[in-house]
Amino acid sequence: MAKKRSKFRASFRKNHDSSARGRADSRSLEGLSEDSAERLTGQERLSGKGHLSRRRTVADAAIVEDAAGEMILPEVDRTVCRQGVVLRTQGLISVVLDDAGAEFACATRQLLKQLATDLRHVVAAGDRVWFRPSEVSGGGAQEGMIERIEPRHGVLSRTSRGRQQLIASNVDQIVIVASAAEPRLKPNLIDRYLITAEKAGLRPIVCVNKIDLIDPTDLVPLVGVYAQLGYRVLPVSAERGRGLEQLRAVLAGKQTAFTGQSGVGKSSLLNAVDPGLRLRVQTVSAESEKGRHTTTTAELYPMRWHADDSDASVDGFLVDTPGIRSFELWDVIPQEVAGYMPELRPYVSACRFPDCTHTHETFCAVKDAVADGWIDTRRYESYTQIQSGE
Ligand SMILES: Nc1nc2c(ncn2[C@@H]2O[C@H](COP(=O)(O)OP(=O)(O)OP(=O)(O)O)[C@@H](O)[C@H]2O)c(=O)[nH]1
Ligand SMILES: [Zn+2]
Repeated sequence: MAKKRSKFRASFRKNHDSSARGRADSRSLEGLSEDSAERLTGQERLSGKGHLSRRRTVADAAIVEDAAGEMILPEVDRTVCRQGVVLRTQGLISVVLDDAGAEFACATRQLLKQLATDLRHVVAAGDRVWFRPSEVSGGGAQEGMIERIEPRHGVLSRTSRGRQQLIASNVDQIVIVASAAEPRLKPNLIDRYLITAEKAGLRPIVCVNKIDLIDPTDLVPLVGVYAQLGYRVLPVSAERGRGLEQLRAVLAGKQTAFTGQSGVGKSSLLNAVDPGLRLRVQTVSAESEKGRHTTTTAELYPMRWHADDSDASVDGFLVDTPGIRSFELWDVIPQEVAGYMPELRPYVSACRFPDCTHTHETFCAVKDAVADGWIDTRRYESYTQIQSGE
């Protein structure tokens, strides 16, 4: 019996691995879901799984193999090394915040670099790492050496000139900020951000700001449609401080990216959540004006709203970069749009033509579902605009 069970487990694992590989390939290293993104990390190569195992030989001498010949993560001396999170990378240096709230400027162990030569950034903002602090001589900045990167989830990446660029890792969710007025509410734009978040495998939360400018009951139909699709919608006002407790609850203990059109109040909202962020948020956008558009790596900002005297009490992290702020339809191609709209997805395979665009074709299951009221008409209109590239 025991033997049978282990056989089943082995075959389950095999199937699971190959389906994950299929997905990773078809996504061609663009906005990645959690499990496919993880396949790209140095740890995956170390574990020798999948098609990336060809790198096995690179650092054989330094890697331990278990009895089955599988690579395992490099062990670190936990009595000396400390755990931390990478706030930002600057050239070869990564700034790491340790669990006690101190920052260290860290280099990266050569072995980890060798394992990731085809990624532009070996270490990314958001990485959980183990690092070895160096002896500090006389009051200078604290330094260290990154010895191990923990397996990643929620990898945010995009394709640039045919290469995958790692932007941030361990992103748990994305807050899509819209404004109820000034600028006017644009549900179509919210849909575009939702599709991008779906493709990236990130949990989206829709945050409608500036509700002080409207009658909140006007939002009920919109909130209803999104809620039915399983999306969380938070009506807030940065200016009046409304809805902030709910927003803080969503951000607590998570790494969150904020996105949304210019002027909807992202900075105002973040400053309302954590007034201590003010300066840092402004620094990012000031730098972005100077044409940093080729620099896509993100920065992680510790957020603290239960502020006490201790620097270590981080309530959540903001993941920010000019690129994420305007992440509308990153790497999404028209043929993929329907697959990232949860209410369209179930009908797609029932259309007569396998390449149906669900716009002008006859025998289209999606259009039938719209006609029968199973799909919201406004969301379908969003779909047609987005897939036609409008
Ligand atoms: N009435 C009202 N105005 C708000 C609210 N939140 C922000 N604003 C105003 O909206 C304008 C834009 O706010 P920002 O925080 O700069 O918007 P942003 O999304 O960060 O804009 P970018 O930095 O360009 O991306 C400012 O004039 C704010 O004062 C709100 O809740 N109610
Ligand atoms: Zn169709």
